[in-house]
Amino acid sequence: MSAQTHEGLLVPGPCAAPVQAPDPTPKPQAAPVAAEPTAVEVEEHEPVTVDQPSDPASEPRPWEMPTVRRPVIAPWVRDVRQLRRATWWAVEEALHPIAFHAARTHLYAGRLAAGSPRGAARTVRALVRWTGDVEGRERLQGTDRADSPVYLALSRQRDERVKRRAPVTGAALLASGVGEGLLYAYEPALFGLTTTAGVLALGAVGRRRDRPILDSPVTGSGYAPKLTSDVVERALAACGLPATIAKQISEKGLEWVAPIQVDGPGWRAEFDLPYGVTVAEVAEKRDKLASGLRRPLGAVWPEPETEAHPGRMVLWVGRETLARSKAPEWPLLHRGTANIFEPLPFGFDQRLRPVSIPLIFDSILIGAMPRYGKTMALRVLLLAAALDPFVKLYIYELKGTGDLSSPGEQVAHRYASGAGTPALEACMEGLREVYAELERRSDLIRGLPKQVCPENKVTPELSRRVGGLQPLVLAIDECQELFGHKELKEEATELCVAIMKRGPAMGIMLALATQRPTKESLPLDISANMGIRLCLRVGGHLENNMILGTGMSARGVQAYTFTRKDKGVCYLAGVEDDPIVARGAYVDAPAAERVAERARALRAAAGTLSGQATGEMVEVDDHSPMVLLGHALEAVEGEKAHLAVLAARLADSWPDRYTVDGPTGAVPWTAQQLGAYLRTAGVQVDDQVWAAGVKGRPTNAAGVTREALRAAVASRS
Ligand SMILES: Nc1ncnc2c1ncn2[C@@H]1O[C@H](COP(=O)(O)OP(=O)(O)OP(=O)(O)O)[C@@H](O)[C@H]1O
Repeated sequence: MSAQTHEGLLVPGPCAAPVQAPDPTPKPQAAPVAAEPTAVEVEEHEPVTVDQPSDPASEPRPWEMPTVRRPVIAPWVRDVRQLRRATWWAVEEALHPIAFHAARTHLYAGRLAAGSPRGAARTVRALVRWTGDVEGRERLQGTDRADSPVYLALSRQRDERVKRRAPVTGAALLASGVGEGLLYAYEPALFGLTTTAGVLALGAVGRRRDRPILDSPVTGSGYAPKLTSDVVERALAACGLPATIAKQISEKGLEWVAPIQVDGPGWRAEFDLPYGVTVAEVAEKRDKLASGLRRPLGAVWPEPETEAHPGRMVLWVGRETLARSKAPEWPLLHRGTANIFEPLPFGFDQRLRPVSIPLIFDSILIGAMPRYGKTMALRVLLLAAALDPFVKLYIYELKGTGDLSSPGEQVAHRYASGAGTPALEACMEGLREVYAELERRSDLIRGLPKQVCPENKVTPELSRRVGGLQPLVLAIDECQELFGHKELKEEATELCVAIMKRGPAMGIMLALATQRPTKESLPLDISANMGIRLCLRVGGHLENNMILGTGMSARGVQAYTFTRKDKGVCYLAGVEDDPIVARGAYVDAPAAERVAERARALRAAAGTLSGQATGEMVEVDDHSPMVLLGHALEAVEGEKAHLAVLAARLADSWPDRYTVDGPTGAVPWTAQQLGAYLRTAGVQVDDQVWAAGVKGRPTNAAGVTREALRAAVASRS
């Protein structure tokens, strides 16, 4: 059998026994000998059909097949808020044009009256043309008289028409004249009415094409024409897909999965793209698609229906852009509490469906150009977290405008706002404190019995039952100030990376917001490890991918396509399978203050107010690493010391500074914790140092030498 490929057949591959092609040249015939058994048997390969006949027994039964049932009642109908909006929209849509035109009837009447002389002239001209059969005359003039039979026939036909039409016109004019005269004499009201109607009718006849009588009840840009399959197909064919695909779409159309329907404040179209085309390819060309649909960019949202296949697209086209749509109220604005173990209400999507962010066990990075809503987005999240009375908040706002003072001042365990060194130092102190908390929690969780903590992570029950395991959110606004700081950046990066990586399982979450998402201002280690990413308007694809993740702009997730009006509008990645578009709820400063007061009352009732919120003053050292080094030099007693021994001595001498809360009271820092602090302060920590152990006997363990401490001080000063 030859090795060439047959369609629909499987042929032997390279591993199959080689088969010799028959040699066309005749061989000399040898004398017949007895056939000897050959050592190699050539295996015959029957072709195997690729499409096997179907075996009904092995086919899944209809009830075993996964089917996606479309909801009996559309989801937006079940959502009371959306239903209310949709109903209101339909009523407005019907009543607005009626009211609009009713209010302008006098204007329209004036326009018609003004156009009536032109209309009268046009009517007279049309009547004269018809009665005198001007068309027939023109045809007659275009005929060669030499062609006399045709000429004669046309001439006769015209004469007959004129003879027939002249009495009709005369009678009609006479009748209307007499009629009007009689009405004038006997029914003046009816005469007025018919004369007005006549004038208006003449005005309609005399209207100019460039000046419509009726005004448009909607302005051009805001008018959203109904979305139809023709419009969608035309736009897709023109959006820059390969020519063959575009041709296929315009000739054969799309495969529609469901009829186009009103969905919230817009239309929803669901269809399959041609074979091999993915939604990402179309999303990448969203601007061209919007041009094809003749809609603003902010109103056109193609999304994949991931549960079906990558080519199934849900195209949602809004009546207006997301930035212009009327924002629903933040659900926690006036009442309610939150639970950090559930998604926190954040805002709404293009279809005005609520969007929540599951912050627990994750960290969030917020990035944007200045003045596009980073702080607002962070504030909404922090307010939601504050409404869970068990969440401990560390809030640092490094811009210095006090935008996070609510909830910072009312409920945060630690809060600082400022653009200078004190706020930065406070932030560093907070990071160190949370890092220490990390160490303490890991010891605490490790020490808990398996029945209490089977998964070795904080659960809602544990966080409420075991003291010191309450969820903790550390938020830093304008974090570029920290990561761009010459002296602090290394330590800050190290602490943040550790918190991001190890914190979530222990209920510690990090929220960072930056207006400068560059390599210098946002270390790669941090941007790469963020679970949730929220990107408002940015300048270009580099910043876009820095915040949302590599390759996002190529997938059509392009926050740089947001316009100047898109304040608070963002791409949100890490919340659902695919990035979604959302607009954060807008909670202004007075409203934020009221929510924060509510959160404070909740905490007071639950007995969870702590730290600065209770009036505790936090001492911030200007040069904390230097303070640590000085203390360590005092405590080292000799030339070298184990970290565990040093930690115990530091805790003895400065208990407020070098202890953390444990289940049985304050405990010293662990050796690992102290090691991490000393390393970030520039001290060389050795794994094996021969010195007296905790019990006094000399052993080998991790420690530092006096010389290493002195060297670190020297390099810092
Ligand atoms: N969700 C939103 N809805 C409507 N408007 C918003 C929203 N978020 C922000 N804005 C508008 O954008 C302005 C800037 O917001 P914000 O202060 O949060 O921006 P920022 O990115 O933090 O600015 P900066 O870079 O200066 O810190 C707000 O004053 C508000 O007018």
